[in-house]
Amino acid sequence: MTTILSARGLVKRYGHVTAIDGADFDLEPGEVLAVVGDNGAGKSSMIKALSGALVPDAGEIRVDGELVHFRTPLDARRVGIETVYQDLALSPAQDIASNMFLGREIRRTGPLRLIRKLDTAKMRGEAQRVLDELDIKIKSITQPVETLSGGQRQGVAVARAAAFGTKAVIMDEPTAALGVAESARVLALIDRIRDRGLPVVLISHNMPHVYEIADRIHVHRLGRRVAVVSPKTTTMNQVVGLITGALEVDEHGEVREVESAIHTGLGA
Ligand SMILES: Nc1ncnc2c1ncn2[C@@H]1O[C@H](COP(=O)(O)OP(=O)(O)OP(=O)(O)O)[C@@H](O)[C@H]1O
Repeated sequence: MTTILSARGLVKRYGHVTAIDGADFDLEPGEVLAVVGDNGAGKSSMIKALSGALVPDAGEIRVDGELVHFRTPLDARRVGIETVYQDLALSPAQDIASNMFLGREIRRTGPLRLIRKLDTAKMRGEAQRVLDELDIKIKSITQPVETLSGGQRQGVAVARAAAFGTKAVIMDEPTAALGVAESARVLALIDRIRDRGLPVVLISHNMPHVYEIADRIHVHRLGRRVAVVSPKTTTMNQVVGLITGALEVDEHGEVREVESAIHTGLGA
């Protein structure tokens, strides 16, 4: 099976700060891949490169094995990679259907595209179908987004990504601002997206959430990938050790203490 989305040797510098320092990345078909790492480890920067929101200084990105050069988020969207950012990029005063089709409005058929009217009925029907399919419960598709709860807004943003994503959906901290029940609903939603065959990249600081949902965990540290582990064989404490640098993965794929940490007593 071909890797859906991959990167090799990505680099991005902001003046003296190296946000991405030779990062590799691989998203396999049908998986939920969690990306974890400390604040400032460069997770968001890497995700931005993978979704066209920033252009890396070096390195390569492939979609289905084909080299791509994303200059804008639209380039990534065109090949089926949808990203849900923390700010959700919703338009609060507009209704749910309008938000789901923001920038991709369906117009009625007719000769001159620019003067064709929006096909509101079709967009509402389609939006409702996606919400139903993902089991997102919202009273009315004509509700303005500003009347929704945080979890429901997250649901709309995720549903939009799932509706248009054909290759992958990337989510940056989707549960960060949510309560327990709403987080559980978003995790269930991610599960359903995976069930539909769409792989999901999930940046998260929430280790229990990661362990609940991820098939593999990509650990990011100091601007690059330092390990990819399975939540089935690696404990949460070990992942924390990989994040802080107290632990590393050796050439046999075993998690072990970093030698300098042993010598200095930090690994104890
Ligand atoms: N636009 C920018 N200009 C300057 N420095 C930046 C910019 N974006 C990111 N950085 C720096 O790059 C480094 C990596 O940041 P990034 O946001 O990618 O990390 P992160 O792992 O996503 O962190 P967090 O978990 O806190 O969101 C940080 O030192 C950050 O300050």
